[in-house]
Amino acid sequence: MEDNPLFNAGKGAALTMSGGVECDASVMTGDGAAGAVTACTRIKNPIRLARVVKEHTPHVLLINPDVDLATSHGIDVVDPEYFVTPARQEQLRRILAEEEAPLRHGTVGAVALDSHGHLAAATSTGGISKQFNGRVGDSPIIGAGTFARDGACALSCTGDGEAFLEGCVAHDIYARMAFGRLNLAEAIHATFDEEITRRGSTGGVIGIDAEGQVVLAHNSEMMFAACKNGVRIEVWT
Ligand SMILES: NC(=O)C[C@H](N)C(=O)O
Repeated sequence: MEDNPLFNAGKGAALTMSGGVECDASVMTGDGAAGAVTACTRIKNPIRLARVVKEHTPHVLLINPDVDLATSHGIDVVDPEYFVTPARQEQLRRILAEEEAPLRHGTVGAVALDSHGHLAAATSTGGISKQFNGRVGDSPIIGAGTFARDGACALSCTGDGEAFLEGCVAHDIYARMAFGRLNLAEAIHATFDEEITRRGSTGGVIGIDAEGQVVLAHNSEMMFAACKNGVRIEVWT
């Protein structure tokens, strides 16, 4: 998905106010391990580098990581212009001219439960269009845009990153399940009501629980998702 310019992640990601791309990504496995990267300008697939941070460094979050870390793990490095598409440039022009509202959606995320009962979540984004240079949203922040815990749930969020950060949304959903004994759907709806809708913000989340129950929820107009269970694939909007 990071290679497909239709999504707001990797190539074709949302542009900052100065017309560049700064990619963020994070991954967490249900054993509690996590890795994340922010403000990547040359890493072709930021989500792969987030996994490298998780598995091959003593750290969780790297800002604008060295390209050497990527190349030493076989991850492609590209020129910053690789990410910038004419469609996004035209979109930024219209936003700067106040002909349309800034794009705040389009992030990509995935959640999974494997056959051993382990959960995982991953999120990748270019952020929001016309964002300040250096702005970081919820997507690379563990507990805000991404969270996974075996026995409970895995979650990946999209939407107004500031609200997801202030509401610690992914961890709040998990906490309602772990400590409030809500099921995944109840927890997501309670968190969305209190932390997203109440702030006047919009967004969505995909989640899966330890039994493989999948929940897609959003208070934005639309959100696309697909679910694969064995060989069966369902597409939701
Ligand atoms: N498109 C998005 O979902 C934006 C992302 N949540 C951010 O604020 O960076």
